[in-house]
Amino acid sequence: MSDHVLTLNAGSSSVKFALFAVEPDGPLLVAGGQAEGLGAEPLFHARVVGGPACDSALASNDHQGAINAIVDWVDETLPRAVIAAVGHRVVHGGVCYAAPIIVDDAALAALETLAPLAPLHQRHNLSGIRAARRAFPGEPQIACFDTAFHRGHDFLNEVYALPRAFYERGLRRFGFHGLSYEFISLRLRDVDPVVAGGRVIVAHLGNGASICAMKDGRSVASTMGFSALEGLPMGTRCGRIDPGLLLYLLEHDKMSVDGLSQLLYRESGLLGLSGLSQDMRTLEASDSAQAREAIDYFVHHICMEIAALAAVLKGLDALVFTGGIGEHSPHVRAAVIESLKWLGFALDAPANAGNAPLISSSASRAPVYVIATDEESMIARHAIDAAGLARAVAA
Ligand SMILES: Nc1ncnc2c1ncn2[C@@H]1O[C@H](COP(=O)(O)OP(=O)(O)O)[C@@H](O)[C@H]1O
Ligand SMILES: CC(=O)OP(=O)(O)O
Ligand SMILES: [Mg+2]
Repeated sequence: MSDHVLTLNAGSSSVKFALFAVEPDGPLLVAGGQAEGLGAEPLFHARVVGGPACDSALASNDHQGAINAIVDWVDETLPRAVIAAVGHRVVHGGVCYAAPIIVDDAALAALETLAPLAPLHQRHNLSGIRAARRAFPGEPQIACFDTAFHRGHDFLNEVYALPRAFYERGLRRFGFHGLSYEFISLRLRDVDPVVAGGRVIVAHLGNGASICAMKDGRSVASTMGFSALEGLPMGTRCGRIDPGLLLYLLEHDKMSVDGLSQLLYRESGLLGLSGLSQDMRTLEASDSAQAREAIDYFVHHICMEIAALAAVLKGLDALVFTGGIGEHSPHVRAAVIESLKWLGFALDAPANAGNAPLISSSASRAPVYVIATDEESMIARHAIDAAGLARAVAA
């Protein structure tokens, strides 16, 4: 049997995984799933491609337990699959890491120092690496960074207007969701090769949400900055906010730093505004006026940021929606396109209602695409390259 690559995408309450066979023309998905509800009621879902779903409760509630369950399931279900490398999504690579790396102790220690910059993600990503090292002690663990795709930004799109020494210290804009944007950039070459070489705005709208401006397939600017808090409002994160308000909460309300972090990362965004849920499906199904206002605020800021990024690109040749909301919410997409009519966009309503790949009408000045992202396959491609498995399979 050919070599396999396991990919792990450890979030705050879930670990998504996928298993790919290393084939001569790239990774081939064999199985995938996730352990979710960690810390609460943990559940495990997995399936082999083309096979029945396997759903079960998880005995253990933490990330180590989730990874053990994933490894056990792969062992039992696909006993002949040889795991030759494990690829990990690591949200923050800081200034040092602009490409995937094979993780060693020194790199793990360096990545640990970035944990405060991504409190919802980084320490879970790193505990995934530690758990996978224990499960596959001889195999390379490859860290693939969300920040890496954005590391070519020019100074104006990377700097904050603080004294220069802060920039030199690494306190600058990074941008996230880079594995998703990299996948979309490559996919767009097949979908629309002409546009792929132009000025494209990609809206990754999931539980975390950001927008990326691309020129010739490369990231030029992102709505996310130093941390994954900036830019759009998200499931539980506030997005763009006046730093003066934060000073006020610290000074006047005597809020603790932990309390402020909890407020900004976990209690704000769609959840905070609606008072109901962080989940777009729940908000769309609700009759509550606050749920509607939360969706309107989300759409309003998507439109503001798209216009700002169009100014950065000095024009716009295509718009792409991706992420759970971008791929599945006709309501959000229609509201965005309706508000951006002045940019020349026109919607094909039936295509949009059916989540079709092209949702703009022939009257649209530029195409609007819906493209399903696949961070897992991007991680697998990087892991195969970094571990030298492509050469092995070609030999
Ligand atoms: N059919 C749908 N309609 C509207 N929103 C959806 C739909 N399916 C998924 N979503 C939304 O997508 C979001 C999750 O996106 P996803 O990209 O999976 O997030 P993450 O990877 O950050 O956990 C949730 O808000 C969810 O409600
Ligand atoms: C960086 C980030 O926000 O990631 P996610 O969307 O997975 O929360
Ligand atoms: Mg995501």
